[in-house]
Amino acid sequence: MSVEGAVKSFGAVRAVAGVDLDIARGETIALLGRNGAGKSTTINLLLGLDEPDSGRVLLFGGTPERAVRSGRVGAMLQDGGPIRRATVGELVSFVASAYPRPLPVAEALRLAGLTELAARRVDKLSGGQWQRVRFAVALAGNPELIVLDEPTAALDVEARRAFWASMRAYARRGNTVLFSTHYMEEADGNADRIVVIDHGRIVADGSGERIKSTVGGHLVAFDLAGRGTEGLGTLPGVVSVEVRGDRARLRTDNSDATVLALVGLGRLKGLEVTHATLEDAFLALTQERPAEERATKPKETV
Ligand SMILES: Nc1ncnc2c1ncn2[C@@H]1O[C@H](COP(=O)(O)OP(=O)(O)OP(=O)(O)O)[C@@H](O)[C@H]1O
Repeated sequence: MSVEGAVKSFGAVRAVAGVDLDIARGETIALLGRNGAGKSTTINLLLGLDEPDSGRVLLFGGTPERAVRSGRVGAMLQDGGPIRRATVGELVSFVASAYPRPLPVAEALRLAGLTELAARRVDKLSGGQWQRVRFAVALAGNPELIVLDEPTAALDVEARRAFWASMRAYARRGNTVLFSTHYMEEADGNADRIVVIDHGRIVADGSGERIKSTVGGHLVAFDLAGRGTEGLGTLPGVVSVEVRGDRARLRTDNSDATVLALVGLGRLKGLEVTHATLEDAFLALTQERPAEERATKPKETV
């Protein structure tokens, strides 16, 4: 499964500005990016819901349309309102009947945590329950690849946990999962691989651990105590310097060397060393940069 050099513009907006993505069978991939980064557009291209202006998408050796029609690809997208009057069970059965090798309806309902709600009319569901119906609909054709655009957006903590347990069970059968999310911990906890999109381009692609370490594995913070930040950026290991109030926060890929250098400078007040989180890495990768810098900045290879 691959996206090669995909470009998609809407008028003056370059939503996808040259995306290359190879997806191996059985991988679980998280797509991270700020609002408007190009995640949904990439997903729409992958599913054949939109044509790229240039580049191409291959799913199972053919076009996305063919893969979707054959039931090899299932999707849970952001939009789509409930079909009134049908029950949950009827809706899932109806969708399953459109595919050549569907999942047994009871199994799709079980995986989505809907067994108890099978007889409930879909227009009587809560937002979170409807979200689970959309998951069951995506699973109904027994797809090998499932694509989920912000699948947990409306779910409470418990429902979210249950959703990821189901999704992982589905992935363990050897299926491929691609999902977009704004929740870093979901990406970190559920994906083998994280792809960060910014301004329509992939700016990082690797495991959560590797993305965190590439961007700078630790944060070293200390009190400036009224002194400036001069020279801090060139200390060993330091990747970036940020000031919050009277505290300096140094992102470093060698915290031992950074701390030793700070000791040498006598800058120890309130010293604290913590692991950078995926959120730190994400913010560092997607912070606002001038357009010309964006155009030339190479992709982080991790
Ligand atoms: N049909 C469209 N017509 C015009 N502009 C569009 C269209 N679809 C997307 N865009 C624009 O393309 C850019 C990328 O949008 P996209 O929906 O792919 O982002 P996203 O990463 O999914 O964002 P979000 O996290 O907010 O869902 C945005 O600037 C958006 O306004």
